[in-house]
Amino acid sequence: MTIDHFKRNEAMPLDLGWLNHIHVNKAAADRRAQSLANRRTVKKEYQAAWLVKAIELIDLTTLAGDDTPGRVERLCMKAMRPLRSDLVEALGLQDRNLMTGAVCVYHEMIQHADKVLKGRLPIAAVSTGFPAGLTSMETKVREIELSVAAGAKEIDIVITRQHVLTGNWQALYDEMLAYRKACGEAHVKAILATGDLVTLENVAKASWVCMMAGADFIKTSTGKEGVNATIPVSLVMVRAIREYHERTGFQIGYKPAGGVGTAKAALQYMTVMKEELGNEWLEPHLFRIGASSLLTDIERQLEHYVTGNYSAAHRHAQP
Ligand SMILES: O=C[C@H](O)COP(=O)(O)O
Repeated sequence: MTIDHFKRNEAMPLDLGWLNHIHVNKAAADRRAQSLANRRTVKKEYQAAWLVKAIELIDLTTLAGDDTPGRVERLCMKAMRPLRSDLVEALGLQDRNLMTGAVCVYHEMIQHADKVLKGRLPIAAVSTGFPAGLTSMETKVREIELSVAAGAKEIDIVITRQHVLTGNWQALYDEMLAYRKACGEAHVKAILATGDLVTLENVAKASWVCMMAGADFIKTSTGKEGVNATIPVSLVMVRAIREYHERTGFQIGYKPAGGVGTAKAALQYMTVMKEELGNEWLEPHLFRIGASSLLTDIERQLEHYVTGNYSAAHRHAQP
């Protein structure tokens, strides 16, 4: 299923009663995360297939102050041809049209990405004063509108962390609702910046409020917080997604982002999705991994699978 043919989450009224039932058992989440980390996620023979799948789940990202049109164009070319042609051939993937899930850039880079991608892959733009989200509401809404007009099909907004830290759920709901409205047809991912939210209970509550206000995806991090995506945080967020689905029938996507740089980590996040939400959530319309360097490691691991040897990371084209 493509993201365009999918029944989107509809905003519902803020129901604070739903938040009151939330209690997170941190020790249990940590234990479960540890058990996932300690075991082999997928058996060797399936690993290559999972890694190919992982490529299709990546939001290939560059979000640096020194981004240039040239860097973004190279990133987009890599997103459209993520594996070297000898590996594509050795893995028998010639007919698969393998591409990443999307590319993710700053607003100013949308036009440069668009020149290369020409609509073949979605462009996700970070927005609303990314990464801190502390510009005026008027500016943040306008930023979304400009990015949608420039061709972004997905908007990654950052929430205002103080709304969570002060328990002002109404303010969080109102801003998320306004962002969803400004996005129009573009899908909206709500970045919770979980590393700033102090407790797992806050992470769970922020997830619920953003989903009630119409978020299509909930996303962990900007990649700029001190702590970015982690497995315990992911367990809390995907369980909120599961319960929201049970209550409303809407399927919300999940995007861990920030610091997911190895094939092994990608396989762990995929295992979380499969075990907590089922195979349906292993598709790009419901799962993305936001990452700048993950693709390089996956390509390296697939080269090892094909040839039995590792080459140095610098020999693989960096996006
Ligand atoms: O949303 C994606 C992140 O900003 C990428 O973070 P990363 O550079 O740690 O992979």
